[in-house]
Amino acid sequence: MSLYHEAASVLDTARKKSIPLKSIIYNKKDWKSDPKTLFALSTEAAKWSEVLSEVLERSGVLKIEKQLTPTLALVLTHDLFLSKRGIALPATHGLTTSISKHKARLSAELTKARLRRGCATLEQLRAKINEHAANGAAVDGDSEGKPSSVRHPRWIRINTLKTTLEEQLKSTFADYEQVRALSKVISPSASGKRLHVDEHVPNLIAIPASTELTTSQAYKNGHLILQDKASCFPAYLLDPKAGDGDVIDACAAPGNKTTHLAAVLHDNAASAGASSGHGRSKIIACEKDATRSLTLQKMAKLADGERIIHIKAKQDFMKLDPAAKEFANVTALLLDPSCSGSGIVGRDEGGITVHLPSATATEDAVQTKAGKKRKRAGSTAKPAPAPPPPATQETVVEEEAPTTEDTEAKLQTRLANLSGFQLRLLQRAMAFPAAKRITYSTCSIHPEENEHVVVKALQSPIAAEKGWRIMRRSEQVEGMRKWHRRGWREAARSALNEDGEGSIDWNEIAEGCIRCEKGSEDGTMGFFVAGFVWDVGEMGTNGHDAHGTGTVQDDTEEEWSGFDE
Ligand SMILES: C[S@@+](CC[C@H](N)C(=O)[O-])C[C@H]1O[C@@H](n2cnc3c(N)ncnc32)[C@H](O)[C@@H]1O
Repeated sequence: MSLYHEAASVLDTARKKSIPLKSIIYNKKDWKSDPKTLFALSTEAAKWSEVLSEVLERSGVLKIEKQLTPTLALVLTHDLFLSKRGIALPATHGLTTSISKHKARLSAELTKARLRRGCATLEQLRAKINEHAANGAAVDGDSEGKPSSVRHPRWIRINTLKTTLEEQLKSTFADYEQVRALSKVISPSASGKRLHVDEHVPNLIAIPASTELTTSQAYKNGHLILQDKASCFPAYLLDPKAGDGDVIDACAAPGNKTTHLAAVLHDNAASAGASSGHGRSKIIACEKDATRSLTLQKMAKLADGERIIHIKAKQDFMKLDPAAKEFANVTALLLDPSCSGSGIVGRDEGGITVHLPSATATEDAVQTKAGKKRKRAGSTAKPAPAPPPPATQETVVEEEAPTTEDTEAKLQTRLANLSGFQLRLLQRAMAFPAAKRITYSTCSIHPEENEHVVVKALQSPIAAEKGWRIMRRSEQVEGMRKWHRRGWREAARSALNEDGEGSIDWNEIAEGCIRCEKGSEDGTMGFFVAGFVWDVGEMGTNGHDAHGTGTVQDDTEEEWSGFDE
């Protein structure tokens, strides 16, 4: 099998599974090609895929060369024009001829694509593509209207334990231009001193990623906390109120959500007129890892959260006894456990997204009314789309491709380990006798760690005994109610066991779940969060008794710790 078939297979797997190219290549031992060469070709072809898809579509080559898959055509076209050696196969090889006989037509389209991007030479285009790949953005020809390529902004949470949004707008950001549309800070051309105040999460702003902030005094003294918008959802959704009781942050380090929880508690108390600023409620922050516990301590101190946050360093949450007296007043829990980290920006080789040409599109077909936006199979107008739920996922797998079963099997094992741990953690949280609200979150895009865990937790005996249900969308804080990306319905439905059919409303569960899509125009990382509420009306006979610990297993085995924020 040739280098090109193998590279095409790697790119197909990366698209389908959101697995980094490096893991796909280096986790498999029996490649015929040199892994380094394979990695270089796959990475470069992915970087150029936006431009080369356009070139292939407009040339109509895929309509003529029916034996070429879009991915195979992509890697061959890459080497034809962009590799110093050209295509690394004999000139008479079938794959070489299938693409090189269209060289003139493809070359003309490449020139047009380059000019559309304002580049006088191929080297200029190369530099632009490299720069955009480093920033995790697509290189799109469009320059007007809604950006069809986006850069991840720098999200900044104003730490209300120390300052206010108004104070910061007047001081640190006094010379920034305030813009209403987020697109003005996330378009690739956005730079300099622009600021967008978020419409969903209070006290959150976005500035262009290129704007340096870490040297500012406000950042150094803990007035500003760099925290992705999505990562602010759990504490905001949990919405602890002063005097309601204590809150546990089960997996706390490095402490972004812990200090956010403290700030929400403080703000809620202030608006309720409590004199101490947080009522008498405290946040109990557990962190299992010793080194990360130290970071958590530093973060809490810098953010001025020490009065509210009580740190349990080197503490395994699974080893806490829910029935212990010290937790009798715990009414809310925030769970943000270790996960696969597949939603983290840059986790896929610097934000690389593989765009593919449509096999049927031609220049006529790809023109929109304005003559600008393009359509592609497997690549929508939005850049860097996170993969849709498995049921609707497009798969382009060529017959001769090497098997990717190894990589997929490893991913499935990893997800099974993680989701088992995540479920046990959630079930343990449900056992706290006075608990009334829980949030569960991951920075993963995989339904196995998200909707599946939620549905399985709701179907478990502890949820039925204690009367836990999903926090419905209509019950959520305003910003979360307004948020448009919800859980995947099909993923929620498919996780139901036989008993769940009919008794659990998976539509309601999916609607209650919240998702964020990496690389979208929302400017967030990939993220998932769901809220649970204790519903006295649905409480079983064992009830939410003050000392009951339900039927959750005392399962303290070591789990794979996955990736952290
Ligand atoms: C995703 S990170 C949490 C990020 C944190 N919530 C934030 O926003 O900054 C998960 C953390 O949970 C810790 N952890 C994993 N298993 C744990 C357990 N059983 N008990 C307590 N902490 C745990 C990990 O060491 C890691 O620091």
